Amino acid sequence: MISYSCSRLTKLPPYTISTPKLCPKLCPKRFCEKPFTITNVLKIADSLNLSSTDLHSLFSSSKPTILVSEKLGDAGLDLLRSFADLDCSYNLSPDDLCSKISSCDALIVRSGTKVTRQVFEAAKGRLKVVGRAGVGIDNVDLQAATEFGCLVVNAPTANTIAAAEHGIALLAAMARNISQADASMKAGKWQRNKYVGVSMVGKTLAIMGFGKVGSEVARRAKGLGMHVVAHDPYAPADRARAIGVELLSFDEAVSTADFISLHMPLTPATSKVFNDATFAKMKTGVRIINVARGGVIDEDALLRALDSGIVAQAALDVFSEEPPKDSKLVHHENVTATPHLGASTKEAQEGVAVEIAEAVVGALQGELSATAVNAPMVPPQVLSELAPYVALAEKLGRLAVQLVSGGSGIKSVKVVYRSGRDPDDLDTRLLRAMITKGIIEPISDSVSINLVNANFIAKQKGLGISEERVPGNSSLQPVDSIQVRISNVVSKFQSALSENGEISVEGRVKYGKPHLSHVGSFEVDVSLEGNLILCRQVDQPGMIGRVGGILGENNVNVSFMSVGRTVRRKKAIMAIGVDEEPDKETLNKIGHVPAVEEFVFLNL
Ligand SMILES: NC(=O)c1ccc[n+]([C@@H]2O[C@H](COP(=O)([O-])OP(=O)(O)OC[C@H]3O[C@@H](n4cnc5c(N)ncnc54)[C@H](O)[C@@H]3O)[C@@H](O)[C@H]2O)c1
Ligand SMILES: O=C(O)[C@H](O)COP(=O)(O)O
Repeated sequence: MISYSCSRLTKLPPYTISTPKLCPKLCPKRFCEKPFTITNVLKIADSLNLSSTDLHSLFSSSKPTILVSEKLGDAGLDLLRSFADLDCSYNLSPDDLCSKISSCDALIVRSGTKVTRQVFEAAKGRLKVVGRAGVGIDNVDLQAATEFGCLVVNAPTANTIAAAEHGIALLAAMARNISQADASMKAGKWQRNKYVGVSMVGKTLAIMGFGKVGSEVARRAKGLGMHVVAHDPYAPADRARAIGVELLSFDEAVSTADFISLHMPLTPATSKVFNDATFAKMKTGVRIINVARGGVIDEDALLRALDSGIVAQAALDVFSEEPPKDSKLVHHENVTATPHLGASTKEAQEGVAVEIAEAVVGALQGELSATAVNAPMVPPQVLSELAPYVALAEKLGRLAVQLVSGGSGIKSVKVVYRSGRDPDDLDTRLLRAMITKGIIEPISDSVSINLVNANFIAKQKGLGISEERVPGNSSLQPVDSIQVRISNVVSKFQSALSENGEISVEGRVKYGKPHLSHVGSFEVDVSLEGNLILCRQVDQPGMIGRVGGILGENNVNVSFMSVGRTVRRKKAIMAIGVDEEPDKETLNKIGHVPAVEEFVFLNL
């Protein structure tokens, strides 16, 4: 089985072809004599302008494989099935998951599957996307995903209301002892005095984590007549004000509340943030609701606080270990417990399934995701405008690195964007990632580099990339030009060095295509397609003809040619775009033309 990917057809799903099929559309005369290989299928597809859909239908037996490891709504499964081979295997052991994963392009999980580093290692580079059908991504090792270049996407909106409603349901059930009273009646008892509750109206509710769910709980609690305060270091004050919620410090919030509802994510900073010290700050008789993550509470400390009466009651949907084993908390008479049901409504599960299916399919088709957790999120309209600049960025990186003489080691790269746009209107993360990809890929044998892992791999390789913006002329296009400079290296093509000794290449987008505009201090104008020969010579008549002639005699088709010079009749640079890679002998012949001082062949 051979996996292939294609940089130009970015929408190409990661097919795996066992036997390449021959197709009349893919067999024009000039390729007939060549064996039909994985490499030339892409060249042929490119040259025939075949779309990813054409290729998809040619290799339709090689659909991507998506493993769904937990129950997902039918609408989402149907959507996935129309695009991929689906493997719905629930309740896999960690070992089973690891042994299946190397034949999967995507994995979709809920909160019950631990996607550990071992899973990414076992995937052997095939796993492209992990989709979390829900919000919390604390069960996915994001660092490992990023290192392995695997995109993680989630479905952050479809279960918000369900979780908020569950929080309110627990709050009310706890305040009125609903589950205890129900159990007592089912045991044949009638205990009216035992289950006297507390009222909610007029009580202070502290929302800890004022995000999507927290805000919706706040709205509903206000409807119940509660006084709502919140703590969230990152929440905008105007959103809180609009709902009539006062933002407080952590200590103020926990010390003034009668009810505390938790809605923050589980992160290293929030792990066990409700501990003995925190409970000691609370009002005696406080009531706690947790629909966020079990790990934000030190569960032993909560048990102590319940036993001592600091905490009168707790309503818990989530636990540090799920399902909890032998939990004293679950059995405590003042605890109302549900088995992680916050997102479990029919409506939410259908919504989440569709949201994650669309995100995963989009990611497998090479689209940038609006719900990416470990990569820049790029809205579609921004992406379509940036597309040619993304291609330019990658080609300039690829070009610059090939000008470095082997062994000199690259430590420092500077990228200069000339742009007439307001700094806030130009997000360069995507361009920077693509330059990084262009620089590292030709010199790296590690995992393929993408938007997810570009920064990580650059850091790992000790490559520092700095960016600078200089004012441009027009705000109509995002970038007038991009310059890539590599310092403290030896170049195999001296003319690529700028006055201060850096390798410097600059390009721009012209007619929607990436073009090279400067090499060192020489101005050129050549489309960045196929391969490139850079040649420095004494500026004199007949050079284009001579070099072009050598290439023609050796059946190398010239696609573009441009000459740039600094001083007339002194030195000039010829940039020659060629469709095919000239053989060694042809290149030697160019080197032996008397006026040619140096030349280099570059693969784009
Ligand atoms: N029980 C369930 O089934 C269920 C369902 C949905 C969501 N959740 C969980 O609820 C939580 C919130 O989900 P959401 O969709 O509202 O996410 P969100 O990202 O919209 O909101 C989280 C909020 O927490 C805030 N926050 C981060 N660190 C904080 C800290 N140290 N102190 C206080 N606030 C902090 C963030 O600023 C953000 O506003 C997540 O943990 C999620 O996994 C559980
Ligand atoms: O973070 C979430 O979205 C919720 O905890 C839901 O988790 P679930 O998908 O396992 O129900």
